[in-house]
Amino acid sequence: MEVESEAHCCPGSSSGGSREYKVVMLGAGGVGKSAVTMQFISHQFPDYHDPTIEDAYKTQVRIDNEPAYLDILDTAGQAEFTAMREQYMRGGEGFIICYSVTDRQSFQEAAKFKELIFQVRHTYEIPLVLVGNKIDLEQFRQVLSEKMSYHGVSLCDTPSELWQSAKDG
Ligand SMILES: Nc1nc2c(ncn2[C@@H]2O[C@H](COP(=O)(O)OP(=O)(O)OP(=O)(O)O)[C@@H](O)[C@H]2O)c(=O)[nH]1
Repeated sequence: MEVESEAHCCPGSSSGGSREYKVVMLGAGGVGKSAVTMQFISHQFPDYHDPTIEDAYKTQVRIDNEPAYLDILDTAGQAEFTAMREQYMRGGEGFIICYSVTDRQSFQEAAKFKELIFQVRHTYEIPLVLVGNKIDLEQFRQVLSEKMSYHGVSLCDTPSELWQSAKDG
């Protein structure tokens, strides 16, 4: 997995004294949003594709040495479920946009997601991480790492680094 992060974290709401951050997973169908989410939540990798409509997860983490909750919304990538996207974009405090390095179109769609978030939120100051998934399928790679450099932000390549990067903003 290859990750770029952008912008800075903003304060979340609170739940039982702990800060709560709403994170939304976005990306084209089948790029691995659920797999990335499940690896973080339960350290499991689902090797089947069960198209998501909407799944919500809540997990406790520490951010800046304080207990906090991440509310992770795993959204649908399939085109027939696009109606809810803008609503997710209005509600999210941070976004993880996934694409597959084996699918150039999913990378182009990731860029569109990013632009749409900026449009819907009327600001560029949104915590956002871009994840290039399926890097184990190197022989099928269509998106080169250098392609991502236009974002000018740091890269990391494991799920734990992704989530650490999401926490650090
Ligand atoms: N080889 C490989 N396969 C992966 C990886 N991540 C996900 N997959 C597979 O890709 C398929 C789709 O993964 P999902 O996590 O369901 O994709 P999604 O983006 O949530 O799909 P939608 O809900 O339809 O939008 C599954 O068969 C996964 O096992 C990865 O890093 N490497």
